[in-house]
Amino acid sequence: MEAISAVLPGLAASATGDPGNGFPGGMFVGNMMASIGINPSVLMKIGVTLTIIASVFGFLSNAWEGITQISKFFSDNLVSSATIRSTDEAYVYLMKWLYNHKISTDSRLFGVTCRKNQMNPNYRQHTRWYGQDPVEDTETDGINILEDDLGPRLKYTAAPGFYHFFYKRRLVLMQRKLKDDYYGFEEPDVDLTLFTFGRSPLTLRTILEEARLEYLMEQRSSTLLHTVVASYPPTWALGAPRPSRKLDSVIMKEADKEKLLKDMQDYLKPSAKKWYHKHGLPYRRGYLFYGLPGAGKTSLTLALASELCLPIYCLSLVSNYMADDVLMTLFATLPKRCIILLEDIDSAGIDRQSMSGVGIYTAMASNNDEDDEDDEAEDIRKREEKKKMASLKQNSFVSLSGLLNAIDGISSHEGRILIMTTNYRELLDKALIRPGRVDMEVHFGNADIEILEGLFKAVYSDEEDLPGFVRGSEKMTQGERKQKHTEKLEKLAQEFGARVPSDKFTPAEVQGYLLSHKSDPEDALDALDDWLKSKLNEIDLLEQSEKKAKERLERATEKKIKELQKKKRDRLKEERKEKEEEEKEQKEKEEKEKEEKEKKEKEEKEKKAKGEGEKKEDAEEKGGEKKDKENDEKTCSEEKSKMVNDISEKLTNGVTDHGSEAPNGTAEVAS
Ligand SMILES: Nc1ncnc2c1ncn2[C@@H]1O[C@H](COP(=O)(O)OP(=O)(O)OP(=O)(O)O)[C@@H](O)[C@H]1O
Repeated sequence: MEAISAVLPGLAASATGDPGNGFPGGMFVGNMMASIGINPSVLMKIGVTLTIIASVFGFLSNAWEGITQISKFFSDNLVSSATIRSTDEAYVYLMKWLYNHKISTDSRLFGVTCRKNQMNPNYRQHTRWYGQDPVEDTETDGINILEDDLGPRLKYTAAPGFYHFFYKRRLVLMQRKLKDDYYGFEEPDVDLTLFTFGRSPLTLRTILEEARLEYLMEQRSSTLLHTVVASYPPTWALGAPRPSRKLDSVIMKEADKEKLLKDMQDYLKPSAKKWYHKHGLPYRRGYLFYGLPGAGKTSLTLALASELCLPIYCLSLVSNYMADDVLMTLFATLPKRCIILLEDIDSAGIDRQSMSGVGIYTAMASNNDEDDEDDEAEDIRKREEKKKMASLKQNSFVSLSGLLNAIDGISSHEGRILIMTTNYRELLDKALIRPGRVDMEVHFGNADIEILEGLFKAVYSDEEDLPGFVRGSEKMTQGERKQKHTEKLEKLAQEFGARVPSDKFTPAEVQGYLLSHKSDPEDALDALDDWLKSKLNEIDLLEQSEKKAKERLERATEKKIKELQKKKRDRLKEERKEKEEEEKEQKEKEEKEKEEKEKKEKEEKEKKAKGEGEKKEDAEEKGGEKKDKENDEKTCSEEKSKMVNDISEKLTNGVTDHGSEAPNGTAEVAS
């Protein structure tokens, strides 16, 4: 209080009830406060407390700044760190490493998931929302290793926060942080940062390299499958690794398989790239797998990817987010060596005519045939067939030119293997499958005898799955057992191949049947007749209904052809009639014109003739006059000369008339 009194003597004096000793006006303020019921000493205490608090805060904030500076100095100079973003594949390596080393599960902070299959992009998004990681938890064919009889078990993984663990006796700190610039309508990114003490990044590098190697080595026994996540923009996302599929497990003509594998191996040789470039060729290779559904196109792709240790990037053109620019970006972000799989390429409905990107089939289905006057029966048949297909197809926002650009445009990556699959090769545009885009085609059909036997042997190849198959095997060595197993299996496979009609069933159908007897090959042969009977019956019914549908289609097509032909005939008839009428009119017109001309000519002739006659008459008249005149003149001159003669005679003879004297008489004649 003394200290306060020293600072504010007036107020202090008033607080102590000594109004006379304060600062000027202090007593007045004290009295005022007292008059409105405020105790100045209480106010004083509050003021003092606030001052102390403010001083403490000021001190602390300075101290915090100091700590921040120290920690910055510390982290800049004494700590190494590595940050990995969840969009990077390295993030998956690290999370897998953490999971394998049980680091995240020991933590106090954990997230919970009962994820079964992270292949589903929506699921990935969902789990990431809660800070979960794409840690693989599937074993074979999507069977969850953490599943019990009731369903998937819970699994614990690290949630966002700070963790620590020891790696080779060194303390490593780990921070998992959701990115700040997350607006809620997109998938949140996670930054994962590792710290170690000391300036050397060696420990962190070792961890990351170990994680990468561990992951990739593990993946050697599986196939990495990337699919497109419908994020904005759509990007590639690594799905749950698929167990490797052995090439032997795909049953097809051995020669075809070997040829294909060799072609791919040659292409992937390091020297191949140079060769392509030396010859001015883009370093790309494309394959078309076409044929019946369930004949092994996808299986072969998976097996080839396992054999060649290549990741698969699987793309469907039929999705509402897929468009030309998206496709281009996805192709441009492919790694250097991979298989890009375009499945069911026909289902996108891409055709030359759909350059706009709208499905050709829909366009064709709505096409008005009234306008189409092409009476080529074959063309119509093809169109009808395509129209029938249209009902099965979906629209695609990808245009043919967009697809072609993505496949081999300038921005398209070199070094990749493109595999396109289709069930309807005949519906594909020729530009899409021309050499250079598709370098090799492989046909997949129904199972022939070779495939039937192969499928049988493949299903029952492992003698451990069939304990009682070789009789008396208990007394045999493993080698003997194996040999007996192979011999017996070979025989049964031949019998199976001989009994099942060739080219009637797809490999998938045959495999399906064999799997329903997977523990007993002999049983499979015993029940074969029944299966064949029901299956052939099914096929018969199907064929019949297909035949009927085909006949209906043919009848409709014939009808349409006839209608169009009749239409054309009628039109031709009409045209001919019109032409004839035109010709007739023309003829009449010409005749009329001719007549008129003739008439005119005649008239002219007549006129001319008439004119000439008149002229002649005139001339004649003129000639007569002239003659008359000449005659007159002649007569006159004759008379004149006669008179002259008479007069000269008279003069000569001296005979004169009384009444007329010679000069007068001469004068008269002359007049
Ligand atoms: N040639 C084959 N060898 C071994 N298994 C096969 C063969 N063909 C089909 N299968 C089996 O049949 C199933 C379907 O095969 P797959 O998916 O490879 O056929 P697909 O031709 O790609 O069919 P779709 O055209 O419908 O995609 C798989 O389980 C596969 O193991």
